[in-house]
Amino acid sequence: MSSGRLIAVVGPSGVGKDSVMAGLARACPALRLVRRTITRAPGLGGEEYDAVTPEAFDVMARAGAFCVHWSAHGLRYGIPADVLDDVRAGTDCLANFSRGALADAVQVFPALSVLNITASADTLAHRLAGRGREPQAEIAARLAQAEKPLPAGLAAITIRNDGPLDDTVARALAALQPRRS
Ligand SMILES: Nc1ncnc2c1ncn2[C@@H]1O[C@H](COP(=O)(O)OP(=O)(O)OP(=O)(O)O)[C@@H](O)[C@H]1O
Ligand SMILES: O=P(O)(O)OC[C@H]1O[C@H](OP(=O)(O)O)[C@H](O)[C@@H]1O
Repeated sequence: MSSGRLIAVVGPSGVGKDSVMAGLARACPALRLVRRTITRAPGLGGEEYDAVTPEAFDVMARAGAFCVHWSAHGLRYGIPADVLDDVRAGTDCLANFSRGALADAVQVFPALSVLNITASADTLAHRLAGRGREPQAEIAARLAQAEKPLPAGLAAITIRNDGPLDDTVARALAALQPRRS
């Protein structure tokens, strides 16, 4: 059986990564939508995640519970180790990723596709305020990181998400099929 790929969805906070991922997963039920472990309080919405304390995250990381993990926005994020098993077994997996963790991900996942979602600064500010998950000071800190670059030389599919979500999902689907890395 040929292996699957990890599709790492990246882009600035509020650009619509989780929204685009949900649309892709609806269109392709065979895709595994990765549920991350995050040191965030439970139930804040935006995505389904396993909420853990920083202490529990440390224990899990040391025990090998994650195939990739990173820190951002004062939080820690982990991709469950069994995602690597699934990819090796042929399942395509879709994960909300950090631009800062892509260099690590390339080492772990030889078949990595990077889906880079972009939108204007005004759009990001409007969406983060509308979502209301973070207080205003944190929204400002997230907006300040909007231009963080991807690792030099890494191939990525770049899709704008300034317009209707359905259009973005359709363009992302077309770009991801046939398989590209
Ligand atoms: N094309 C779109 N048009 C209108 N609103 C959108 C669109 N895409 C996403 N949104 C809205 O923008 C907000 C942010 O989207 P989402 O949570 O998916 O972003 P994100 O990139 O996953 O953010 P984060 O990295 O902070 O988790 C949400 O309220 C979502 O409903
Ligand atoms: O800025 P970079 O490193 O690309 O992304 C950092 C983190 O920001 C987002 O997290 P959240 O879901 O908004 O908490 C992403 O999912 C990623 O984990």
